[in-house]
Amino acid sequence: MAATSASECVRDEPDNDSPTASVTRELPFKPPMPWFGMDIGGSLTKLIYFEPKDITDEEKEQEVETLRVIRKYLTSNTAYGKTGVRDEQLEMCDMPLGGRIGTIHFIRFPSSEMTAFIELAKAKNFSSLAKSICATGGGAYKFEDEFKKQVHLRLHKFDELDCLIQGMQYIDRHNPGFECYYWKQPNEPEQCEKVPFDFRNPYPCLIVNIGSGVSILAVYSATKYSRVSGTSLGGGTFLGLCSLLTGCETFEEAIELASLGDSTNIDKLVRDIYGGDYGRFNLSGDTVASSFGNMISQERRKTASKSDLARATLVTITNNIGSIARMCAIQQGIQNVVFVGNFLRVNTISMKLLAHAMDFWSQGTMKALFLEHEGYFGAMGCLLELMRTGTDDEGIMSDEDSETEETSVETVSIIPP
Ligand SMILES: Nc1ncnc2c1ncn2[C@@H]1O[C@H](COP(=O)(O)OP(=O)(O)O)[C@@H](O)[C@H]1O
Ligand SMILES: CC(C)(COP(=O)(O)O)[C@@H](O)C(=O)NCCC(=O)O
Repeated sequence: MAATSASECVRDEPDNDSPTASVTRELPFKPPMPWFGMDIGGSLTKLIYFEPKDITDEEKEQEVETLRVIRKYLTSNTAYGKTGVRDEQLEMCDMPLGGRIGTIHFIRFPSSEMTAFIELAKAKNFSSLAKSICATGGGAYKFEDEFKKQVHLRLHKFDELDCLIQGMQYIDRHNPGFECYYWKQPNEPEQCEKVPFDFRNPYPCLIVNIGSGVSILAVYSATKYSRVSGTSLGGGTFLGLCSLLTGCETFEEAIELASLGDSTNIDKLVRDIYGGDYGRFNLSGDTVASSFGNMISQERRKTASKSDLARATLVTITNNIGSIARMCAIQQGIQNVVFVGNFLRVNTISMKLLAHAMDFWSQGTMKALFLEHEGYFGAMGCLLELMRTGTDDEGIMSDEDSETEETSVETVSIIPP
């Protein structure tokens, strides 16, 4: 576990608190279509595409062939090559954006396939439509030169944590009653249920973004937050260790294996050490005393199954994140803790563990919350930034603007952890 220094950011207050406040200060002109937001993360690239549904006949006639081909390619497929996926179940219809109404599509592919994606952009003649594309995440920096050289596209870069917060706000406001939820009785398999949570007044809240690594943000308002901590033991660690220990090839396989396993064969519990509870300090015999602690025995190693190892890896990583999140929430005096990031995708085991841990260790004072579009908020925020700032296609970005666009975010202080 590692803690990094905290930094506080304040964004210009929007003119009003309407659901689309974050995009009310839009450009007087609209950026040319296609409208994309891209978040190039350490493991996955998330691409959000806005498909206009209010196209007039005149627009249809004027629509250039390249644009039509890209629109058709993206919206009529759910798989792209071997590894690209459109998450159809997350699609959002009749969405207002930039004065238009359309469908928002959610697409992802491994960031390791970025070169193939750039090739595809070249093949589809993307650069005839736009000179730049909005991007966030570490890959916006890493792949900047490749985009420029291979496909003559500039990356218009935005900060991933700014984008995350803006994107969360926009998606929740446009998916009310469905986006945010919590797990009721997470420790009772029979009674456990998913319950909608009213997220309209979420602040202050702690956002725990579990991607390849983990960033923890204390968010005080729609426009003010600080990154209070982080840990390198995140989703990438789970998948990396699980692949090493079990030979699994994909995240889905790792989660499937974990769902069949029993971590108590791998971990040493309090009862393995005490023979029961450690009553004086309220530690139940079922509590994990030492993650992977049984693996010091050669005998136990011989009988450890792949599924047990996968489950123990998942439980270890999840509990560590839950524990750091809880300490951050205590330090910040915050009760609502929102867990996001693709580590939680198809991963109810971790969600329920986090829900139980937050509730149990805080004596019911803290609540773990989850969001349906868990891994896509950075990309959504990036698309909103496109609406807010445009690209150099409108001539507002000069050649020198190669640093992250930060017109609305002011770093006001550095707070030690
Ligand atoms: N199809 C997948 N391929 C790889 N990792 C996945 C996949 N689905 C979920 N994950 C998990 O999500 C994590 C990445 O989450 P994400 O929020 O996209 O972060 P990043 O921005 O760092 O790529 C991975 O480390 C892994 O634990
Ligand atoms: C460097 C990152 C912001 C990159 O984001 P990611 O691609 O993991 O979503 C993240 O991995 C992180 O916060 N890592 C933890 C670093 C630390 O605080 O120790």
